[in-house]
Amino acid sequence: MLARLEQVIGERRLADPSTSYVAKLSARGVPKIAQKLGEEAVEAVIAAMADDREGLIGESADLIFHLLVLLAAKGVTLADVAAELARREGVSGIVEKASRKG
Ligand SMILES: N=c1c2ncn([C@@H]3O[C@H](COP(=O)(O)OP(=O)(O)OP(=O)(O)O)[C@@H](O)[C@H]3O)c2ncn1[C@@H]1O[C@H](COP(=O)(O)O)[C@@H](O)[C@H]1O
Repeated sequence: MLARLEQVIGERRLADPSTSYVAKLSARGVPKIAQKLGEEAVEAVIAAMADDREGLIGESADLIFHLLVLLAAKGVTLADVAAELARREGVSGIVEKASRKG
């Protein structure tokens, strides 16, 4: 799903801003995309604190979508992020093994 959305965002970035939200937001530049991402993060936090489960799901979808738009604008791919997460998994695996031995 995320890979599909990443692909759609990549395709829509340079589309007609009058027909595409991704194109409209991308045309406004990284500061605007980053601002939207921050707003969505705050809205997700507010929903969580209010025990609003449906709200949290919706705001989380907005948050992840806007993160993908920002990553695309900066030329960072989901594969780059996945590689970093896998590296951390490896690091914590090594620490776990060492603590089991020691
Ligand atoms: N997942 C999303 C998605 N999530 C949220 N949004 C849009 O994000 C916007 C956030 O709403 P806000 O009220 O915060 O912002 P706004 O008032 O529209 O904009 P501002 O003037 O406040 O910046 C809404 O317009 C939503 O429609 C999304 N727009 C698009 N997608 C996906 O992106 C694909 C491509 O979309 P288009 O670029 O529109 O073709 C779609 O098929 C969807 O899969």
